[in-house]
Amino acid sequence: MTKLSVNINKFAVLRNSRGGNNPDVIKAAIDAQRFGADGITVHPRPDERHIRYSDVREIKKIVTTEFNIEGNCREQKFVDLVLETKPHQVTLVPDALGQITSNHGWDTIANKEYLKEMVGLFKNKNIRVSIFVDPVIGMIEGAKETGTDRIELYTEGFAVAYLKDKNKSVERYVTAAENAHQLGLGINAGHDLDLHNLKFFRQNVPYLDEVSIGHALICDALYLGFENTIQMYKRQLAE
Ligand SMILES: CC(=O)[C@@H](O)[C@H](O)COP(=O)(O)O
Ligand SMILES: NCC(=O)COP(=O)(O)O
Repeated sequence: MTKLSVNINKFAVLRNSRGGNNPDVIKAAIDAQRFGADGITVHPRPDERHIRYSDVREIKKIVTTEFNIEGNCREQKFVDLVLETKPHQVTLVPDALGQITSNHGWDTIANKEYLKEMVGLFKNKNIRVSIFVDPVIGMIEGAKETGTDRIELYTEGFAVAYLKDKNKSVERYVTAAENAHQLGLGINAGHDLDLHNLKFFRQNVPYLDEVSIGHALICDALYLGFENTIQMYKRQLAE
């Protein structure tokens, strides 16, 4: 069964807009798990415009499912935070400073030696490592050579293409997942997955261990309620 990790960054965006503690991101993490999430994802960024480094430390204390921290390991502050909090999984994402949201995967060939070093650092602390990649065979083969446990397929391209041609939108992801599985890598996916495209993605892309979903899920929760929304996303993964 593909796991649903709920990304709670957007709770922090709302909280930060007023400077108080409403909504409470710790409560959001506790509730997400109570409502059926299989994991909690956070993606701290250097400007702390949503999840703050201090939030991550607090969330670690209450996670009873699986904790996934995503971010750019070129930031020493991020590396230190992950080594300190020891989540179940770290997802390495090659964001540029000030980027609005993640928009590309790693070039695992150009950065192979660097990624090898990072993967080793986290794996030595028993933290599972996932590398964010585009659905490109060369990048997946490169990821394998870094020693990573998993890849996370960057799905924005799928989400955009899905609106025009469902069958074509998923082709590269199917090939990528088959390739990754053959190489012995676990497979995660995320970015712009939503209630419309998730079921199709899950039914077509094989060997999917986990999806992490934030933006669309939190938007849906405004209309449908957080508990109901998490259950709806879970059903898309089960059907
Ligand atoms: C790696 C990825 O696709 C997500 O972590 C996404 O970037 C969420 O980050 P934001 O909440 O800052 O958009
Ligand atoms: N890894 C993807 C993630 O955590 C959430 O991405 P999105 O659903 O906010 O686009």
